Amino acid sequence: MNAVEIRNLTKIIRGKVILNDINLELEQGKIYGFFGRNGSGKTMLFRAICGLIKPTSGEVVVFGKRIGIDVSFPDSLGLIIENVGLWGQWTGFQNLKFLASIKNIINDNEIRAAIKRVGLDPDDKRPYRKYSLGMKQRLAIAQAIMERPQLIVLDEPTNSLDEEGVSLVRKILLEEKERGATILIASHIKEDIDLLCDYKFKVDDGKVYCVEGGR
Ligand SMILES: Nc1ncnc2c1ncn2[C@@H]1O[C@H](COP(=O)(O)OP(=O)(O)OP(=O)(O)O)[C@@H](O)[C@H]1O
Repeated sequence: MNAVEIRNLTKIIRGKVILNDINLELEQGKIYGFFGRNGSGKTMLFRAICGLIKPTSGEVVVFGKRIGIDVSFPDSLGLIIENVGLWGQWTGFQNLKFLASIKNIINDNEIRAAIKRVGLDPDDKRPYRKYSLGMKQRLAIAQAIMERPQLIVLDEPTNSLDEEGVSLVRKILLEEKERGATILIASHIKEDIDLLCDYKFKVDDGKVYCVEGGR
């Protein structure tokens, strides 16, 4: 079974075509990179895959389930799209513990391990609002991977990270792929796409073109 199948996906907002008849089949256990200029539709495509917007026409199927019909959101999803909804007054651990309580499939030790894995301290008592941008990004990565989701969707995963953070996150994503996760990345950083991705897609004016693949 494919991880993601997109059939004739179109999104029109106030008369403007944002996603234009997209068809894609993404197999499991690969990393897919999406690049393209600002406003080309990468985030909107990811939103549609995650069930955060309703297509004007067409459908998105994730692990055999139609999004918005069989399920509202993909069952097993780790996600970073724009601002991750974390609470400024809580510590990193408290934030992730709250998010983990929604599904209740991982315990405190697993949450702590995810925080350590991104190079943060699970015992850090500072509230999230005092974190630097890079620390916030690391925590966002930790929340996206902590439940070992089958599908990981990341908009600009290495934003704000220092050099060590960039290498660490790349290493983590390759490990997640080894575990069997399917990973979608949108990035303006050519190296992220070149070093990580098995398949590369260019997004241009709401259309998606496969430019390289099959590594
Ligand atoms: N909430 C919205 N309402 C109307 N139009 C929107 C909305 N969000 C995005 N758009 C439009 O959809 C188009 C695609 O935007 P999208 O955010 O998907 O681009 P992107 O490729 O992710 O860009 P970037 O590289 O800047 O992140 C743009 O024309 C944008 O103006």
